[in-house]
Amino acid sequence: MGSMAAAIDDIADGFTAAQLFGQGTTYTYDDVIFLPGHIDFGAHEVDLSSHLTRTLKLATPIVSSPMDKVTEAEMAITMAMMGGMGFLHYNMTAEEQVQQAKRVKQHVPGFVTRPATLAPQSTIADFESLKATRDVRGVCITEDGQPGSRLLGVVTSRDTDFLNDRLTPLSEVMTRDLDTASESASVEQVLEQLKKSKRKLLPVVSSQGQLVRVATKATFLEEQRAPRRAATSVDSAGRLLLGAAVGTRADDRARVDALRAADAVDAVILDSSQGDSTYQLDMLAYLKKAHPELQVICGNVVTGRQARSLIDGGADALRVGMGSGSICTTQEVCAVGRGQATAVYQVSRMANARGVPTIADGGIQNSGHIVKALSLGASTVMCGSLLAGTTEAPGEYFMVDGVRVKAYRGMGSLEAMAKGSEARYHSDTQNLKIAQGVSGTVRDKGSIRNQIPFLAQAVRQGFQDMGVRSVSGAHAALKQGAVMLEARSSAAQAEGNIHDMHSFNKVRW
Ligand SMILES: NC(=O)C1=CN([C@@H]2O[C@H](COP(=O)(O)OP(=O)(O)OC[C@H]3O[C@@H](n4cnc5c(N)ncnc54)[C@H](O)[C@@H]3O)[C@@H](O)[C@H]2O)C=CC1
Ligand SMILES: O=c1[nH]c(=O)c2[nH+]cn([C@@H]3O[C@H](COP(=O)(O)O)[C@@H](O)[C@H]3O)c2[nH]1
Ligand SMILES: [K+]
Repeated sequence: MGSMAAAIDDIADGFTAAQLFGQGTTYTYDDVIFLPGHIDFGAHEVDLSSHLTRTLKLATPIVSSPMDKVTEAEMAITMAMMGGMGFLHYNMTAEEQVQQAKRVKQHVPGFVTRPATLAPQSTIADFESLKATRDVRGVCITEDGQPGSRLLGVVTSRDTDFLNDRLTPLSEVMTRDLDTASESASVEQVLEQLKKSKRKLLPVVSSQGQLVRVATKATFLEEQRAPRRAATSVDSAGRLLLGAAVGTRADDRARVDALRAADAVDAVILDSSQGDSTYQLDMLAYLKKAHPELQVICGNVVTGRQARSLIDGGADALRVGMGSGSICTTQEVCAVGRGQATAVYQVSRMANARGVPTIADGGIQNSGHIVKALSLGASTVMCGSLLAGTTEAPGEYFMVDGVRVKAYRGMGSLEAMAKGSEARYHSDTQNLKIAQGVSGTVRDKGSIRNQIPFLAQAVRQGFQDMGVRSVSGAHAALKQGAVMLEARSSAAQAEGNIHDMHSFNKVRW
């Protein structure tokens, strides 16, 4: 029996990442599966904190993609509140991007970030359509219908429920006798006032009576729902961490200069499908000289060779992925790219050895993909489609075939490029535009305030199954060849999915 046991111990169970990814086949997340390790700790003990760049660290290793249907101020604020971080897209002018960035940096936690406003002459029908497209319960009525102008009243459903004439102006139904808080009051004072007030909503106004922001009971209660929330991502002054994408053209230098002059971003992404270019290296050299404190994320890359070139140039992190995104057609159009699991492993192997973190970008569809990306060497993941269609994503909900959706599109889609060349270059610089992405819709996914904590908990459970206590622990195990995995045949993938059910309801959490 003794020699039999020894023989069984000798059986190699699975492959190391170096073995599996060195075979000539390119793999993505669904192609591979990890073998379980030994559990001697609780899932709640797993530490997901991780480096985004050389100097920036996040409690939740998830960031939102700089895409015009994913990240504007509201997404960036909420991502940072959840321990992650957002990257503003740059399909807008430099002035607009600076304004968005300032909104994030000036955000006061506990308050509604984008208060819904209408004008006094707007109607009950306008209020109804606002409720249908944005999840608002009440609306502030201001002189010109915008935040920042003089506050005149508040309208909630209670004021309109039993009125039949949908064309009644809101000035006739609004509550004019308002409880308001002063702009100079502290967060604690506003909260105290809100608690005492019988109203759900407390507008904060300037000394001239202009609407500055809004406190609601629902927002305060949501934000206090610890322990579901990780530590907020903040800079040294306690403001929310923020990143922004920029390009590699001459104008983009001025764009970064403006963002930094406003002291509004901690990191920039040089946004390109193929980062190993002279354009990117020149931009990197300029930024490292002009803004030495700024963290510069380069990419995208999928090979060790591309990674080395950008690391030699001084990159503070690398964004990994070419053609893996849900809306990407790059591999089909250009025949260039790599399976995302292989790309994450090979780039991270090179980058981590040089102390540079990687961001696994594109193709993240579920919590299992996040576990795989982090275990293959990525320090964080970047999500587009997973975060599109949420309350915090830009744009409004609409109905398609009875399903509530929001628009989502690739930044290389014709629609996004048309918008981008207007805002970025003020003219069309390429006369023949080739789309490398599509434009469409995704389902309403609710708020990321709910989604992110559940994703993080699912990732902790994956790490526990693998016997890994932290992201850095996963990277150490990978380096030692202690992470074992196998490729899944198509039958094994089918087995891993739900099968043989007549019907089922897939509720994720
Ligand atoms: N991750 C991915 O797989 C992909 C992502 N995308 C996204 O689509 C958007 C557009 O991507 P790209 O087309 O790669 O953007 P890009 O701005 O890097 O490239 C657009 C074109 O401009 C050229 N260019 C860049 N800087 C230049 C300079 N200083 N002087 C002259 N020419 C210059 C490039 O060589 C390229 O032909 C980005 O948001 C990107 O993230 C697009 C395709 C694939
Ligand atoms: O080939 C592409 N054409 C595009 O038009 C495009 N737009 C974005 N991206 C990349 O896809 C990532 C988001 O992917 P997911 O939706 O899968 O999270 C993003 O983070 C980008 O890296 C594009 N890739
Ligand atoms: K794709």
